[in-house]
Amino acid sequence: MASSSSSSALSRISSLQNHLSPLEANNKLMSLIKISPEVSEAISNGRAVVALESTIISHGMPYPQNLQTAKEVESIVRDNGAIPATIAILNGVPCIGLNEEELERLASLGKSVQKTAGRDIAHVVATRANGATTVSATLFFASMVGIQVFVTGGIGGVHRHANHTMDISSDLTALGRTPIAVISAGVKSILDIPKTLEYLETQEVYVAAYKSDEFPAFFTEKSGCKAPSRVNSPEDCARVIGKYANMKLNRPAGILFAVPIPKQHSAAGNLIESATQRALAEAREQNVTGSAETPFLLARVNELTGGTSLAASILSLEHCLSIVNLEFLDTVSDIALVKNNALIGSQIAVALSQLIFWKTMATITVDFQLCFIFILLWLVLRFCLSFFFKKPKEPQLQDCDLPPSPPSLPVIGHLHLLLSVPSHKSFQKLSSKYGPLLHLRTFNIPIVLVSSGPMAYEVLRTQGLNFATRDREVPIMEKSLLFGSFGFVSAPYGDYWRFMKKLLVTKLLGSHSLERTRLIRGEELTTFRAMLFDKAANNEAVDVGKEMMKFTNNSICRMIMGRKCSEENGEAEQVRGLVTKSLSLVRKFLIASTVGRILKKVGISLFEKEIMEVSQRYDELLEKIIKEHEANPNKKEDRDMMDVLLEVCADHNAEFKISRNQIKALFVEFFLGGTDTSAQTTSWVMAELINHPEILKRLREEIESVVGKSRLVQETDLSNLPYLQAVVKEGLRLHPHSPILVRNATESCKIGGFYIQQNTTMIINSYAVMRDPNSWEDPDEFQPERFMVSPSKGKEEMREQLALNYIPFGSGRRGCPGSNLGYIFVGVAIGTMVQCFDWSINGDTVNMEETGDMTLSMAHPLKCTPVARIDPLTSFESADPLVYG
Ligand code: HEM
Repeated sequence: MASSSSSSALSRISSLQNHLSPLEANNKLMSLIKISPEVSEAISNGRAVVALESTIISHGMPYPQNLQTAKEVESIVRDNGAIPATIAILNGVPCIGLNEEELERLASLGKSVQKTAGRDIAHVVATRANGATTVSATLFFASMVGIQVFVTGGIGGVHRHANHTMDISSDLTALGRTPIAVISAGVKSILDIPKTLEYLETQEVYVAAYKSDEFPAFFTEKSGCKAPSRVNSPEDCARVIGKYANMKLNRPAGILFAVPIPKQHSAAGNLIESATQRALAEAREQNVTGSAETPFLLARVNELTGGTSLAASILSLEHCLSIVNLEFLDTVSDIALVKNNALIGSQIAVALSQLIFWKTMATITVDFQLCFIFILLWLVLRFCLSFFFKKPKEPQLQDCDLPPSPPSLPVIGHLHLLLSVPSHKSFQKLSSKYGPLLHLRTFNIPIVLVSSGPMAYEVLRTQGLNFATRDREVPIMEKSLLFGSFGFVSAPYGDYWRFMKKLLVTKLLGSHSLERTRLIRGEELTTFRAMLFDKAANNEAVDVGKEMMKFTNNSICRMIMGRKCSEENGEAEQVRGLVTKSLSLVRKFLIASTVGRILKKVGISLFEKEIMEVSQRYDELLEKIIKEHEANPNKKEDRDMMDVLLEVCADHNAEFKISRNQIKALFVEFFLGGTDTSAQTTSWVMAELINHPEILKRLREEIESVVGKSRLVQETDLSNLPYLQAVVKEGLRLHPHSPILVRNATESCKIGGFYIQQNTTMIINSYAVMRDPNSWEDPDEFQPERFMVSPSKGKEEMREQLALNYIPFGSGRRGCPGSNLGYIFVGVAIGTMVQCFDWSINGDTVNMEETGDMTLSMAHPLKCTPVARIDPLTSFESADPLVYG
């Protein structure tokens, strides 16, 4: 055991050491790093991100003041339009962006967390310790993930007497080799400021004072040293950063923007400065030099200034009065300045992201012009070829038989309509103006937009076999686990798809398999419920989507591979982050699969790099899980889906040969298809219930009359709770997770009397179908009663209405095979939340604004606070997990 852990520690060290220099090793290190979903999304979408160090949290002051201050700094960054990325190492995993729990953990561990400079990173990671990053380590990680702005209080410098002691802060050398802009309040005057500036020059660091000609000395606006340059606004700073990044001078040096102390603090700052000068004079008189000098100066300054009370006056924070330890003075003062720097740093980051946005737009325009010329040439060539080698026209193709078409633009056709966001809404507008079946085209690729229930039924069901393939192969995605040719979701209708579908139904999603795995979901539901009770006891708000993701992800992982992804080593967070990132790529994938086909022919690949990067990260994670599974296969009677798939993969005589990549792609699809879908749906349904208290009340009454008050809702109750089912159905009708379904016409055919060419991409707008006023009364209202069988509306009528107009899970051969599981997840979660808790929110109603394109989620994720209605310890008869879940 010891040897295996030390060898793994060694391999982690060696892989880290690789990263510290050569560039190709960067990818390996990236796989060790955990980037929070929020930061990852912000970086990939070019939003403003500000890196923050963590030593100030762990070593700055005691808990809980440190937590409060860290949160305040983060909210300053947020309030100014940027995303904060606090950096730390937790259990050996470098984390970029901490969530609330991680921030709390770091703050409560305090000084037991190791202060980590650049040189300590390998050791902290290898020993799986917790590390609070100083300036040099934060610079390293921030620049590695592409963050360009880092805010701190003050940086280190050249110590007085450095000519004897060689005491020069590693912050300066780190700045010299890291291409990042550091916003600091300058350098403290206990250090040798002229030598520090000299050393920064040697390191080729660009130094500028913010709105000042003089370099600031942390506590004072002036240091007596002229600043090498001056910048006057966040936009000025952004331009300097942009130029540095653009020129890629092969000298990866950093930038230092020194921000003078704000005017309101300068009086107190001057007092500290004069105490510093006096302490320096005393040190000279008493001949205190070398390593004894800094502690002497700090202690003397503290004595002379009345210590913490002065610091508190700078901070104007009551909580600082409780700090009595001498060494806190230094960092406490840092906090006032870090807050000011956070304000200016965020403004710089926002200005930079805007600058980059406009530059990218300009490049895209140039690229687009180039593409346009290519495409035009290509079209001319095709036209000439087809003119000289004309094929006879298919006899049945009559242009007048095509579905109606809205006005189009020359060459690109309706591309501009397809690119408008969010697609389901703009398509809905289009269909309400021009009709439920529309012929569109991008360049020469035919697309048909379907927006009514009966037309969708014809495509998905009546002629389902002809439309059983989702889309034609997209050449650039071949090797990707995400949307690639290994996938089940993107597989054409054929032998592979049929083989996998059978396996899915028999081993995972069919009613027998679901019964076999009920206990797993019961246990996960118990964890979910316990978390809600915990939040209720602490009066904390629940991020419903986030917690549901944990519930669904853990359940599905245990159902398919016998174990969940670990929260401790960041695996679970990594999967959740990858799911969010993958969903944000769906639209790009669709563009690539239409326009991309044309561009590929002229040698241009769209979004390939982005999609392949995500695929690579899934690949690494799944390879690790598969290897573990291979090393410990389950006994025959306990085999899970992963065991079965691995067995088929190794069996040369299997009915169908599947590859390792196909297994990985299937698991990626489970993560995507099974987790976020149910999580988002639960958020929408719960939001509707909070906005409709009378419906919530009726639902609670149903639960109490069917389940009673002495037992908790469980999965087996769902079939006896018709109103709960109706509530979930109505939520899915109004807020389908995937509002756009895609199919391809394998053969030419007729739909609604109109001619559909072979290979036409069919876009079925399920959002429009389920809000079509011709099929639904008050289509935009949340009315679960419409799904209740009543004397006026019999079972048969209801069945017909659902078959034609209700398609939140798609329909036909390629309809969702996980719909039963989806109903279970959402049903038990909503049942539990309604049975056990009342819910309060900030404000009167939940904001139901939508976001996302191709997938539909809440623009303002639902956060609501549970108030327990029952005592979980005394209200129930039995602690049997079956009863509880
Ligand atoms: C509320 C939850 C869910 C919703 C709203 C949902 C929705 C959908 C939709 C709209 C489709 C496309 C159907 C079509 O093109 O006709 C789909 C396909 C699919 N879903 Fe779900 N889904 C949910 C839960 C699940 C779960 C829990 C799983 C499995 C663990 C799953 C696995 C799949 C798979 C594998 C496909 C592709 C089927 C194929 O290509 O043949 N889904 N889902």
